[in-house]
Amino acid sequence: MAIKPESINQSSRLSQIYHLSGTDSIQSFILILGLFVAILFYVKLILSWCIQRYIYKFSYHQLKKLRLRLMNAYLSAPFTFYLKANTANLLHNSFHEVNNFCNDIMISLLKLISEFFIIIFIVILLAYTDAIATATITILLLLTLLFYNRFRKKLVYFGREASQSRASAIRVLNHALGGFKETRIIGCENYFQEQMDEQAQRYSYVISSYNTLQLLPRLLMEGIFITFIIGFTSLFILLNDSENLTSVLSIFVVASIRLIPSFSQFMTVMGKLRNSSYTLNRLYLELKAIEQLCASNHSFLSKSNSLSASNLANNQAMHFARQIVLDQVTYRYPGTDTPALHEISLSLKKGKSIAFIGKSGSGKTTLADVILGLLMPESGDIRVDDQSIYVNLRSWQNLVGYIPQSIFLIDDTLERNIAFGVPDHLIDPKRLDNSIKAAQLEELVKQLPDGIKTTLGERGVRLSGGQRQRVGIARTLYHEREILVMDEATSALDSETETLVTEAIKSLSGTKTMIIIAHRLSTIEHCDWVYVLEQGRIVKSGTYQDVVVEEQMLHGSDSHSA
Ligand SMILES: Nc1ncnc2c1ncn2[C@@H]1O[C@H](COP(=O)(O)OP(=O)(O)OP(=O)(O)O)[C@@H](O)[C@H]1O
Repeated sequence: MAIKPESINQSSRLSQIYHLSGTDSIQSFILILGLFVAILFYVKLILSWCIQRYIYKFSYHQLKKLRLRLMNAYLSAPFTFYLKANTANLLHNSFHEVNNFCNDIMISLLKLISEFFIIIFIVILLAYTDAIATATITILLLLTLLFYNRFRKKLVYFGREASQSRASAIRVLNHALGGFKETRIIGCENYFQEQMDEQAQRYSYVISSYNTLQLLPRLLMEGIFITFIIGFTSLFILLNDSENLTSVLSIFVVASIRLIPSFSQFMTVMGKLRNSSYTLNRLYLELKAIEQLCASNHSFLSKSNSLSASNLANNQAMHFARQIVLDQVTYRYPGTDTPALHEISLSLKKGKSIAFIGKSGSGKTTLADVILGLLMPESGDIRVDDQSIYVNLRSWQNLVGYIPQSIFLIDDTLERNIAFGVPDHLIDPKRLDNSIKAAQLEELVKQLPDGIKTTLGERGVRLSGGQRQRVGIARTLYHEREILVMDEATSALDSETETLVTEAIKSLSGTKTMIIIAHRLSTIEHCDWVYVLEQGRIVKSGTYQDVVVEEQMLHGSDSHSA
């Protein structure tokens, strides 16, 4: 039109607009039209930018929400979830799968919708110009779609394989580095390298196959279009119909420039969605499984106490003035036949300390987990001053401090490890000081280069076993819990360290109520009552003198093991 302005008169619509516009010459009409097209083009660019911006904003907001939802679900999941869960999988879900969900599902889905509308718009425009040619093009595109659809199972398979191999690679890395001391000393680096090699190879195969498959729609369409253009051109030349040839060719050219990119993008996105269906299932099933576990825990709490949901939510502080009673507590691990605990009954007065001893596997840790409210008993009850702890588990847990065998230390300062979970500005220096003294950590603080501000390294690698355990004691004291449940470290502590740990525990006698799972008898001499567990039952109980000393005198057993 710019080259041949008079061609405006050949189009009835254009000449109508020209006459309606009231411009004095065809040239100025073309200039105004050009300006209008340029403005339209910029409007389209801005609109497309706004749509893309919205898609990204919306999708990454969903990513944030999903990541938080997953984290909340993991944090509120019942303890039984962790008995089966694998941390590598939890990490994989929280990062890779959530990213995948955002990039390959959310963004893809929104792009799919926008591409769909663009395709419909172009097809309508083309159909307006030449219905038959457009119908032919649409059929060709649909045939490509049908052909590509044959690979849907492969795409799902690639997605599943890629996700599983990524999760396995994290697991391998976790195992190799988590036990790096053992790996180095045993010299089994090759073992882990081979496992990593297997997973990396599996991943590289599926990811390259997937990307290759994703190229197919575009290549296929280009091939089909070129074949058709050449076919049509030859046909029209043979028929000597150059007028129709130009119009059909122009339709095909416009379709190639505008429709093929949109359509191939549409199919690529469909491929991505299929590929990510595993991610969707995985996240959905994970959240569902946690929800079900929470629901069964909740129904246990409601049933055992005939409570309404509002009672369970009430966050009133629980008072502990007299005693804790375990009444016929029975616990069975999910999927097992024999209960790990059989009708355990005992009572513990405020300020007193008791110890559980027994062979490995006798149920000591399980009992501690039930007392901590992490495992829900199959039957029986735990009461504090005649109030069931299941009335308000959170307030019960607010009374209890837990010192596990292996203390979880964060890669941060001693101060932050003791005041675990408390923001810096809320850390009480006096309380911190008192807990350090009571846990016999003063010497350690003096030795550390930056005192309480010294970083302990990941999992506290810069501390000895005994020091770690005392940090655990200090942590519980800082949080001012009235009842201490201590799973004594099984690892052999040197006698000096052992004395310090024992001293720390002893100094708390009378002020704190203590439940100790003992692995060394020397640390429980000060306990008021000792229970002997065997196959989940209490088989004997009494003072240290009754249970341990007399037993040793009778059997002459080693005083250093429980
Ligand atoms: N997650 C679990 N699933 C199924 N059974 C379990 C699970 N954890 C422990 N058990 C079983 O419950 C029983 C009690 O185990 P528990 O860990 O309480 O013993 P323990 O006395 O603390 O042993 P140790 O002194 O070696 O720590 C054992 O028979 C054990 O095999």
